[in-house]
Amino acid sequence: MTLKINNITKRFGQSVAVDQLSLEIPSGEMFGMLGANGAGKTTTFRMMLGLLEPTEGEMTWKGEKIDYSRTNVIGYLPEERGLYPKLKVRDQLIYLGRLKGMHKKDIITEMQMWLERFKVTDYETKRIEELSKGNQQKIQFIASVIHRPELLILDEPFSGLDPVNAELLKEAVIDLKKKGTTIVFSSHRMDHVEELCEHLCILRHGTPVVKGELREIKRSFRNKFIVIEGERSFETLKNLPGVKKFQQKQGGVRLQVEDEEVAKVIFAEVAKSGYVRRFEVEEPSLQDIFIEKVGTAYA
Ligand SMILES: Nc1ncnc2c1ncn2[C@@H]1O[C@H](COP(=O)(O)OP(=O)(O)OP(=O)(O)O)[C@@H](O)[C@H]1O
Repeated sequence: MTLKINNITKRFGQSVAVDQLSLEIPSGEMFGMLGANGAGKTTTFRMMLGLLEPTEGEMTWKGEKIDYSRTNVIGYLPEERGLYPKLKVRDQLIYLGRLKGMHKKDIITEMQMWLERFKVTDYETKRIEELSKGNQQKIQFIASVIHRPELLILDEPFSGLDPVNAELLKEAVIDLKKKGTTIVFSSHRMDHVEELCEHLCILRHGTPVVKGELREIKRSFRNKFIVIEGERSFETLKNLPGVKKFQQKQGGVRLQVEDEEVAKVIFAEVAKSGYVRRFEVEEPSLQDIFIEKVGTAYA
């Protein structure tokens, strides 16, 4: 285990932003940090970076307490983008790379590799303010990885990117992981988290309500979602005991039930009234799990 978060609490005055959080993030893993707005993700990241001091508890990276002097091994893409609008892309990246202790020659080599990869080589001599929001985002990402950090923290990396660029960034992140980088990222896009992470944590009011391996988490929610399709109304199922949610969908309904026993009763009930095109107990999506645990619908 490389990143260890040990019973961390962060208070701002009377309010608790992070509440006794413990996590272990294995080396070379991609870890998803989820939670509603204000759940404590950014505060946790800032403590990981040594930018904020926990009120209680500590975090260690490879067995050593994290402090700001160790940030050369850490890369950070902040949620509030922090580039200097008037600086040219090249000067900006050289400046930030120098702060990480790199030689100018190496910065330029890395920068050109990344600009090419993101299909923005023309922007090297443009000022940041001349770039679209999505392209600024790519430059900010390059700034966070230019020094080849061991631990990469990405706060909402996909926000503001169109689908093609989100895909480019996703591939870049997967490649970095393959090369051994430990990556922690937050996202409100459940599909991205589902695609990229083996482990994750869902925070609610600074406390994890779900944490662990994605596969295991999904397993523990199994047998709870049923899709039924057919040319008739399924309204009567709505009031059966154990049905927690009833949603109309294209060609049928999707139900959330308490457990597999309820699923069996529903199956018998549906079969009584004749033919259906589809009856399936579905694996829950991360979106389903998030909504159940956090109680807020997400886009
Ligand atoms: N510097 C600060 N001073 C006071 N309160 C703060 C400070 N930073 C964060 N908070 C509070 O801590 C809580 C957690 O905020 P945080 O930014 O960590 O949430 P988040 O999960 O990153 O949310 P979002 O998804 O909206 O980015 C919020 O209630 C916020 O108002």
